[in-house]
Amino acid sequence: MTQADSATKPGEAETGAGDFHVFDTTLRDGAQMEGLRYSVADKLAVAELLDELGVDYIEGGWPGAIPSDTEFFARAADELNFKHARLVAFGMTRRAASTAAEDPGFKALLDSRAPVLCLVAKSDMRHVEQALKTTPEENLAMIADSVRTGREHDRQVFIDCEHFFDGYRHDPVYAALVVKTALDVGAEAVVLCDTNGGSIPSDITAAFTDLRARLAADLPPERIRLGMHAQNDTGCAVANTVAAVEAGAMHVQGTANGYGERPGNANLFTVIANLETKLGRKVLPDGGLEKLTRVSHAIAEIANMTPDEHAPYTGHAAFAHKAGIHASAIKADPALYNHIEPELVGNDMRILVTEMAGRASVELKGRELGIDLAGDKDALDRITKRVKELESKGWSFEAADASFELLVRDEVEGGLPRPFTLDTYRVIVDHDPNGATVAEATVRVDVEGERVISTAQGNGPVNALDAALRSALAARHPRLAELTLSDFKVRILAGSTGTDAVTRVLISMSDGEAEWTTVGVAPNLIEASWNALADGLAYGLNRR
Ligand SMILES: CC(=O)SCCNC(=O)CCNC(=O)[C@H](O)C(C)(C)COP(=O)(O)OP(=O)(O)OC[C@H]1O[C@@H](n2cnc3c(N)ncnc32)[C@H](O)[C@@H]1OP(=O)(O)O
Ligand SMILES: CC(=O)C(=O)O
Repeated sequence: MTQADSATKPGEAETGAGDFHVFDTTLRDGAQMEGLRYSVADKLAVAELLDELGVDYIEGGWPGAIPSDTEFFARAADELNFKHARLVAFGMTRRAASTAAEDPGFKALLDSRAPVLCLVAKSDMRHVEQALKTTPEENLAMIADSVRTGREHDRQVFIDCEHFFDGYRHDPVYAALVVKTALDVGAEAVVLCDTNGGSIPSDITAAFTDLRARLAADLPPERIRLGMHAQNDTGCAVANTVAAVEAGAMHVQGTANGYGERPGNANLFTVIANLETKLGRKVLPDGGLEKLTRVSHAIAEIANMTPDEHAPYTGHAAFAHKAGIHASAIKADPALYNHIEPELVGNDMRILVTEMAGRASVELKGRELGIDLAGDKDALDRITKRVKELESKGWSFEAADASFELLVRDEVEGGLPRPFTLDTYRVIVDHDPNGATVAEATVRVDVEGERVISTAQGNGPVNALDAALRSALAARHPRLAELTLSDFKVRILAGSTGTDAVTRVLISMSDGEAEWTTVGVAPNLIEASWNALADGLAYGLNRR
């Protein structure tokens, strides 16, 4: 069954919240972000994730204007089989002094086979005169003709009123007339766009309230169907969208992770979470909200963007607590320092142990790692003191859970079994006359009472050390083959050029099931790397 075949009749879209629409424009307005480029396959994958999340509408792009969007709609019609969402083709109202039926751009929208159209229209008189270079009456005719023609072709039609709020300030009578014209001819909803993103929430509330009062003179309440599309130029896009809903909007537009032109669009995931958890509006189908974090990160991967660690609700740090005082209250009740239960949006609470930690932070972190430290005041004191001392020398445990666990086990259990102990290592880096650089490392380690010497080469000193150590341990510890080095970060902590600066190395490893990070600190890069590497391998070999 294709998208066009599966289309319910205009106005019959089954939404998560009855007559409330969650409209995603990640693949259209979100794709206008600088530095972001989706392939058609990427777009298909993002659309499937958004459908799984449970948004009502997915705007896929502008067929006829952007060749890859034309291809996306052709493939979407054949390949996508949404469970919930409806696919939307974006375009503009017909050109001035023409008809929608004859307009090639409009024809391309119909040819896309998308069951829903979203048409951008001018609602600011200055844009009508200066950008469209037409008359106010012709602009209204362009809107009415375009909506009617879409509906005659059995399409649901939304109108995006570009620059609505600026236009409303300039000429509220005309801006309101644009909205009324579109609603009169059967637009599913008219979306008020803060295109330049210059508004703040009180502007939105005032405009919605005033517009609704104006429209109420001519239209019954159920026909005043308004939506909100906010750009984030004031950093208020989410707040503006929430304000619009509180002022009567029944349709919200936004993008995954707030991607979009300039500073971006309203982050649809933040909007959804706010509507569901703060306003008590269920806007996604059952089970949707808890998919929010996973879908947010999956789309970031496809978009090749680093996920925003600090994004509200979905960021890795959204429920991470560093201050000791916070942890001590969380120990009594997590709700004391969390605005919602993180699990509601598929996220987790984390306790960070750093120099800001107190005993409660250490106890809670221990609990996260499966080590019960409750009631062991001496151990909690010792661990907290050691963490503070080490952090003051440049260690950082907040991103190195495995090093923290090794430290805790060292304090309370005498340490994890060490699969090897280092006797000596030597690293030589050779730069030959052809410009090639080869590193060679030799390690001498004690493995279960036996002294083993091994030499290996690598593309750098740490790579060579890793290879030499693995070769020394391979016979006794075959599981080493499953452990891969997934990340290596170096930070010089004191002095920007001095060779005596302290070096911090973070090494992440994985065994295919889990990933862990260890930290090493030393005046020397190789020594710091060795410390992190040796701890990482020891931790991995002890992991069950
Ligand atoms: C606020 C937003 O983000 S809206 C989305 C914006 N997205 C894009 O623009 C991306 C895709 N755009 C494109 O590929 C091209 O701009 C096209 C294919 C749409 C148009 O390309 P061109 O025909 O070369 O026109 P150009 O881009 O120079 O100018 C836009 C034209 O559309 C007209 N236009 C702008 N908005 C509207 C509208 N709502 N209804 C009708 N015509 C409009 C302009 O007056 C201008 O007309 P002109 O060609 O007579 O000067
Ligand atoms: C339509 C749109 O993207 C805007 O006005 O910002």
